[in-house]
Amino acid sequence: MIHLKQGDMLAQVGSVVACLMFVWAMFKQYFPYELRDRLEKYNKRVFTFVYPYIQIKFHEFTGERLMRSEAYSAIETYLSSSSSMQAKRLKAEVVKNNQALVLSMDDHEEVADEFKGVKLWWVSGKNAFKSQTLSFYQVTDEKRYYKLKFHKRHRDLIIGPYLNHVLKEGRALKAKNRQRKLYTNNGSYWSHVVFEHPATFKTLAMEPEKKKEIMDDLITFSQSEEFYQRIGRAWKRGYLLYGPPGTGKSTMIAAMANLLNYDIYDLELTAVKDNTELRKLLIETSRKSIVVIEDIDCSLDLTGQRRKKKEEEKEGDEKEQKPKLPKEERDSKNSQVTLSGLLNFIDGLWSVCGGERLIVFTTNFVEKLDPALIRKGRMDKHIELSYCSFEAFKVLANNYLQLESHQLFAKISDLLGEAKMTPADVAEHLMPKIVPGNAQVCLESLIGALETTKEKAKLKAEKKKHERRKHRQPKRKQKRQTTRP
Ligand SMILES: Nc1ncnc2c1ncn2[C@@H]1O[C@H](COP(=O)(O)OP(=O)(O)OP(=O)(O)O)[C@@H](O)[C@H]1O
Repeated sequence: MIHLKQGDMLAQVGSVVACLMFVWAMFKQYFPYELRDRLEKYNKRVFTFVYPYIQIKFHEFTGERLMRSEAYSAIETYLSSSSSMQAKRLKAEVVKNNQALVLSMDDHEEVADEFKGVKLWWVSGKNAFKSQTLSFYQVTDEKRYYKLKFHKRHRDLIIGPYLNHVLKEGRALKAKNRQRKLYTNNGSYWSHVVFEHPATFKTLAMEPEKKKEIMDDLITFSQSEEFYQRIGRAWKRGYLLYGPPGTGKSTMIAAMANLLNYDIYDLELTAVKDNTELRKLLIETSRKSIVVIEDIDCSLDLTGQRRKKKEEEKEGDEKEQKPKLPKEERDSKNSQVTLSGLLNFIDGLWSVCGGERLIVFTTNFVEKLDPALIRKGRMDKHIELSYCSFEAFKVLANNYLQLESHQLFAKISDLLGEAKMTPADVAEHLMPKIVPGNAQVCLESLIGALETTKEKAKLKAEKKKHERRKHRQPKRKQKRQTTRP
């Protein structure tokens, strides 16, 4: 009996559906287009009135030139973790030099998310259009999108805070997964290679407190978007790294990039023709970047207009006798990039570009730089990288020889207090050698080098003292002669 009743019901439902389809087909076939359109409009209005959910679509490509939407890509990355947990069909992409896998949900999958106790759903979809071009093969254009669905009573929470949260998290995850690049400029064009420098703050030889202070400063900067926005200043920070060659200036820049996940732009100022080219280069830097100008004292006449004018006058006088300069020097003289141009761009341009940027100047001769260039606000932090201290040596010994302590450390500590040796030179002695008793041999070689350096420094100081005394004696003699009646 029951079986019969169910069968009857199914037959009835089937005939009702068939009837409705027939009516709909007739309606589409014979009703005038305008009337049909109007009816569909009212139909949708009734539907949205009864349906309590709001839907927002984010298309993959937007704009007239169909650029890939940044929001779509941020959403895709944001949803990757919930997709890998919830979706049954996934898409995989390999990033970071084939080392990391990013999963996203395949078309027509749905995942749920929760924000401040409110549940919402993301659906991935695509529209397929037949291409208008004539082709033997059927060509279809596919336009993908994400659709966000939530109850209308949460409209304010979702449209404001939730979507901001999704975009921010998505961008941050994307930045973490992306491969960083090292850019160098050839004139006004950047070319890049993948940045894979292994230096980190852990391997940087430096006193621990100083290292911590720099790391804290960098991390605070990278988390201060709202602060910079509130005070109305560009989100940028300037670092001046100074010290003798081989003390780790370039190594520190690599460690900064690895800590913050930034790209590096190594700006060769002598190759930039004028301020227009400089502006173009600076505008093209990515949102998370370190712009480096190495050996700023040699790059250009960055000491500004005052000295430039004097030099021009002098040049006029000497023009006839001057021998031809080597090419690099000529380039730097031909470049019309000025100190004021550079400073104006750094100060002004990035205020409108958005993004977080560090600008790092390095020099071996800090005293040569114009105070205007390095004043606080332009170069916010001045960091001296100096000769190797015992604390710095311990980092190198751990890096190179995996040694925490050794009986020779005490002697090395004393010698480092008396002899000046750069971390680069110390590191050279700690390079592994193919002999038995490796660590001992390395440390003894370092001790030998430190003793030689100490002796040389002592001899040099004595020689200097002697020369000074010699220089003073004739003066005194002269004085005695002039004062004698
Ligand atoms: N503080 C340091 N910590 C770890 N390694 C260092 C340090 N200083 C120098 N080195 C080692 O010495 C090499 C040269 O250092 P680096 O190029 O960073 O010096 P620099 O100060 O930038 O020199 P320059 O002024 O000549 O450019 C590096 O490859 C690195 O291995």
